[in-house]
Amino acid sequence: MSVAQTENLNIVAVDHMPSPEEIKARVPLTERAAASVLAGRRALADILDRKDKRLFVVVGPCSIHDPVAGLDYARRLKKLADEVADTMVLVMRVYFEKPRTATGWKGFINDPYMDDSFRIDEGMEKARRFLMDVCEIGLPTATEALDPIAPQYYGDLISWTAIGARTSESQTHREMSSGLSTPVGFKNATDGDLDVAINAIISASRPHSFLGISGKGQSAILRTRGNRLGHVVLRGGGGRPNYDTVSISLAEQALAKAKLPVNIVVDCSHANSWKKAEFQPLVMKDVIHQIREGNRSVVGLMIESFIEAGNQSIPADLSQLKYGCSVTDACVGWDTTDEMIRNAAGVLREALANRGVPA
Ligand SMILES: O=C[C@H](O)[C@H](O)COP(=O)(O)O
Ligand SMILES: C=C(OP(=O)(O)O)C(=O)O
Repeated sequence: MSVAQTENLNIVAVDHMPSPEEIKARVPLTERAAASVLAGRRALADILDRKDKRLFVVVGPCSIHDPVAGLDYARRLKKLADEVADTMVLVMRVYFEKPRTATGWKGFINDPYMDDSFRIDEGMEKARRFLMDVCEIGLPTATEALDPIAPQYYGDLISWTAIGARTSESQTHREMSSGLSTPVGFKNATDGDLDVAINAIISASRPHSFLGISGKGQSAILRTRGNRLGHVVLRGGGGRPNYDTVSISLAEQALAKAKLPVNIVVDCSHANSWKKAEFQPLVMKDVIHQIREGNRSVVGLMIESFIEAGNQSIPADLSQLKYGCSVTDACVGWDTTDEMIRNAAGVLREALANRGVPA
């Protein structure tokens, strides 16, 4: 008598996925790309350790869906990054994994052809190739680590990692962060709660042992050292922004109470701009003004930006896609981005002279 099936009742297929080592062998890390990654990580660590007075700005599309437009953007950003390098370190947002509130396209790795074919195997290789191209241009990259296995495939090409508002409270993401080789920004929760991000920094700073995969793609027990470069990212939430001076003071107090470095990144987008991209310049201007007025806790900013302003839904006929325009959250366009960053650099040139280690 056969035993009734009790597992995999909702699994319809198990398809082959190449191992991290196989994908890396197809797109091997180049010397030039490694140099960009390491230079980016070093600059970010120095900013977080207060050895470098500059600000870092994570700027780029809400999501990458078209590598051609993405690289067009990266080339523009690299030119701007060189021009403002005395005041800011620009890190390109290269987001391949989108955490959805309910449903929607989950990003370039999950569905690279945006046609529900879900070729994760091809998406991963293309994503790695894109990251390599950006690093080869000489830009450091930032991404949101959503799937806990995915960093094994591309982590060598990332300089800054975000843990999103929907996953800062997740033990899995805290464990993963404890082993990442980059500084990690933990977002406050979507309801505005900051404690989850503070607890995440504490948790990720400690060693963990947990289930993961090896480079060969085998189940493995990963044992981590702990990541000392966690920090909070204020993105607003619960129906209100949290980049104002009072919210930032409260965040400073909470970090100090937890005996953590008082390092804050402000996300100009999401609930801080009421999800209206056109408000992002106002948020950035406000925060830069706070720095000019003496703020010492803000070490970084985030901007959702692409070539064209706004966003578009994914059309059934992909030839109708508008070039350089986001298919997820609305972004500021290139001209606005350029203006935002140049204006901020102008103010920071004077303001940074007074910066030091926060009290
Ligand atoms: O930045 C991205 C979005 O805000 C996040 O993925 C949630 O998107 P959704 O609410 O459209 O699903
Ligand atoms: C999903 C994102 O942000 P949050 O986690 O703040 O919603 C994002 O930056 O793409």
